[in-house]
Amino acid sequence: MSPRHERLLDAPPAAVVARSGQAALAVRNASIAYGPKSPVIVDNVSFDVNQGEAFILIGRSGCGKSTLLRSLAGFQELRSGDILLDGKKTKSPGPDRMMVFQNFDQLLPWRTALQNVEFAVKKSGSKDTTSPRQRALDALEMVHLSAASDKFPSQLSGGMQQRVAIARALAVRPRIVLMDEPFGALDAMTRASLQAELLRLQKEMNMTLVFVTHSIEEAVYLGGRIGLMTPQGTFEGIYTNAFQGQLDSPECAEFAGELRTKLEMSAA
Ligand SMILES: Nc1ncnc2c1ncn2[C@@H]1O[C@H](COP(=O)(O)OP(=O)(O)OP(=O)(O)O)[C@@H](O)[C@H]1O
Repeated sequence: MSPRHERLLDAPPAAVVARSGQAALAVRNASIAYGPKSPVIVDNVSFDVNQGEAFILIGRSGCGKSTLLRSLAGFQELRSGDILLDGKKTKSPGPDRMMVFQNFDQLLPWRTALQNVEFAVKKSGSKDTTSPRQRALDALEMVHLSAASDKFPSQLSGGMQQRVAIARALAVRPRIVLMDEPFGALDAMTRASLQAELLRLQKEMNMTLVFVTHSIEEAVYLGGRIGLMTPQGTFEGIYTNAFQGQLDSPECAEFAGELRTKLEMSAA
């Protein structure tokens, strides 16, 4: 393991030490609505995400994937139910969950790539012995952006900006990384290379990840398990994916085809 990995991994926050058998994230009977009299968007869902697991939320547009993710981040209150991090109920945002969004304007435009990442580490209140600057440098190196660390967001391509956002999430060393279609606005080639990079990082860092996407191919490439949501805001099913990291085997294509059929039927 390289020194930068060790620095980013060797002193996990106390909360990382989950009791054996306990999910990193547990969602229990969660329902979400945008207001007391508004219709329910996410309806009584329960699932666990284990340490080091990549859990994908997929479903038709408007089925509530982003709403659910925002609740996991603490940005959106539950109408009922609970969200537990390492067994503890959580309601508000915190540095234990870092979010990466789709839009390229999530970085502070007046700060360089390095300053953006360093600022997030400082803001997280980390008391780690490795300095925020070193952690930011390590994280940028992990996403192959060391050479661009002094550039401002406006000087970076969309793919590079998303890499900075990922570096920022990693540098804070959250308990869980939450991603809302982070590659949705990228061209196909950049998207494919960032998917491969994310999968590498997810494995290397034993990252616990919840990732929202529209794309079945992306879900099958990245996901350890895939939660398929219905337009009613429930789960049609949660599927274990034996093809993580694969792209084009016939079995993988068959599995993706089955998911596509389920997705289409769930919307019928
Ligand atoms: N702030 C809000 N206030 C009221 N309703 C909202 C709000 N945000 C989202 N909604 C509604 O909640 C429902 C679910 O939206 P959400 O963005 O969670 O779906 P999604 O599955 O992520 O969709 P997409 O894949 O298109 O991003 C939609 O009907 C949407 O109009």
